[in-house]
Amino acid sequence: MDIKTSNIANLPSKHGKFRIKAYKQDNQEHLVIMSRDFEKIESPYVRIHSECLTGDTLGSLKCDCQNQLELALKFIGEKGGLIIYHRQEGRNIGLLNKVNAYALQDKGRDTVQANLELGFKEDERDYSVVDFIFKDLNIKSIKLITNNPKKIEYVESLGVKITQRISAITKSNVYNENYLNTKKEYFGHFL
Ligand SMILES: Nc1nc2c(ncn2[C@@H]2O[C@H](COP(=O)(O)OP(=O)(O)OP(=O)(O)O)[C@@H](O)[C@H]2O)c(=O)[nH]1
Ligand SMILES: [Zn+2]
Repeated sequence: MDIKTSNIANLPSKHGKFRIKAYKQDNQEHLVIMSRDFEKIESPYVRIHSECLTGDTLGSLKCDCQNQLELALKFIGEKGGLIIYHRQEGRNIGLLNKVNAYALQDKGRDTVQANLELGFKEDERDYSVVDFIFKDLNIKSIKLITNNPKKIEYVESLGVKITQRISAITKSNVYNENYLNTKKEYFGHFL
């Protein structure tokens, strides 16, 4: 696995004083956002957050990503931990394809149907960089912030202990009800 890493830099933010470290795998650049002293915590809070430009940055109401990111920033800011900002936009189909998937959703498809119609699997994410990051930061035990059973399974398969799962449920709205429903019914998310 050819992964390049950056040095660690300070990042004061409105959510807390963090440090950041970047990882580059092929053409994807990921970011780890760390609370100041997470190394001293036996089992830090961790969120593996999948990039969602429309949600994270623009506050799209079609998904729950921005709310989840803010929840995670608050958790690690207050209690200590880290966020792996996993830059696999649109469950790793990329931004352009995600916008095409959204256009299909405008015509009535759900989030899974739209991906399949575009020739992708329902979820194309690959978490191998997460394994690298856990080893790089010497993380062996975590409290994982997620509703996604696949992420739990993956982390456990790496031999990293999950001492607690923190639910990442945030307020739904009229635009993301169907999306959340599909996550629950199709992907088995704990919602
Ligand atoms: N292809 C596609 N990707 C989407 C769509 N809506 C959100 N995403 C992407 O889905 C990813 C977020 O995944 P989710 O399934 O919402 O949640 P999760 O990360 O699996 O699980 P949690 O840890 O519980 O949040 C981000 O990369 C979003 O860009 C969509 O309609 N189509
Ligand atoms: Zn989103």
